[in-house]
Amino acid sequence: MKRRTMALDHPYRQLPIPTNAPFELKPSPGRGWGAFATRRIERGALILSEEPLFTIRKPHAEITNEVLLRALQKLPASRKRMFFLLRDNASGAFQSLKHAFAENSFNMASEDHTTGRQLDCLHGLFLLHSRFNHSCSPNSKVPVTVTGGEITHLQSFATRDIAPGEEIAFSYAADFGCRTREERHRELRFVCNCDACQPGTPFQELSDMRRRLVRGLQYLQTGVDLDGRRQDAPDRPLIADPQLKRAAETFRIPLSSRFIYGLLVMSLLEQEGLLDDFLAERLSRNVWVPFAAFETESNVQVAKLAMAQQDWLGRLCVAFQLYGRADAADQALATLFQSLSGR
Ligand SMILES: C[S@@+](CC[C@H](N)C(=O)[O-])C[C@H]1O[C@@H](n2cnc3c(N)ncnc32)[C@H](O)[C@@H]1O
Repeated sequence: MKRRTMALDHPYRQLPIPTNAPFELKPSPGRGWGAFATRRIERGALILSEEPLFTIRKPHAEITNEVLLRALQKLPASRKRMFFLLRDNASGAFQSLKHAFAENSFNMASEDHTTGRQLDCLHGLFLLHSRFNHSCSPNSKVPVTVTGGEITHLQSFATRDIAPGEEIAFSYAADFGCRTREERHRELRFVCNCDACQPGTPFQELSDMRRRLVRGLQYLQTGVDLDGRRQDAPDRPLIADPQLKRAAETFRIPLSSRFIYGLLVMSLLEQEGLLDDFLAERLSRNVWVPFAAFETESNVQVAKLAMAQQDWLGRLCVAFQLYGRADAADQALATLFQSLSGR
């Protein structure tokens, strides 16, 4: 009874949820409060479009308590009051303004279209999007990458159909599809209790294996690890075969292998439940580019047959015939990649 009263009086009840929003805020066992669907939300549907309470145009390291205090002082009283409704995982007050901002802000920086480099440092405090919990098997996404222009709103979308009553959660990091449970928890600094994180379950073990494989495959495709560097961890190498690793780093991976690696990544992410429409659009380039580059006629025919299949696993199964086959475009492509990378 006491718990129920506490929930009814909770400051989060005063947060300004749009009237037509498909979610409500309420306690989420083991995760403070969270957002829960109040009706069925279809894959691809917009969940929330939100303006920041305020923004700070500085690198993260320079956002101090003083900087935040000055920003808050400029806010009208009603908006300032909103900020002080925030609680550390729905319970006590935050230790500092800095901590409150870190837990409730999103990077809003836009990117250069060609280099992918961030154009500026812009962080926004979002009262509602920050109430959504994290999941390593999410059902929604906040695609923050905007090329050119400035981001004025943060938007979240359903990445699969969400049932009424289901918690809506997105992944707090973009590269978790390539990270094992242990690596994810180290980065999150809390122990996530989603399906992919339940220790000792067959799904969790398989999930770790799939995500490690995806990371290795992306190394073979790009010649670098997630941090943009070559990996040198002899105790736990991503690519155990030194010759293969060297081939990746010098862009000598044959076209047929590139095509298969691209398809394998799509299939693994699909089986992991992570292949949402945003990710599929981005990663399918790693399939379509090798597909378009084949020059040897017999390879072109198999690749066409593969891509005519219904799903990624079907395409992969057909494409496997190409494994180990050379293509007339191999040498020219290696030279092109080498010159583009400067390696
Ligand atoms: C941005 S807040 C999310 C909303 C928060 N639960 C609240 O009540 O305000 C992030 C914090 O929520 C908790 N959290 C989020 N996702 C979680 C998860 N999957 N498992 C456990 N705790 C989680 C962690 O304490 C994390 O630091």
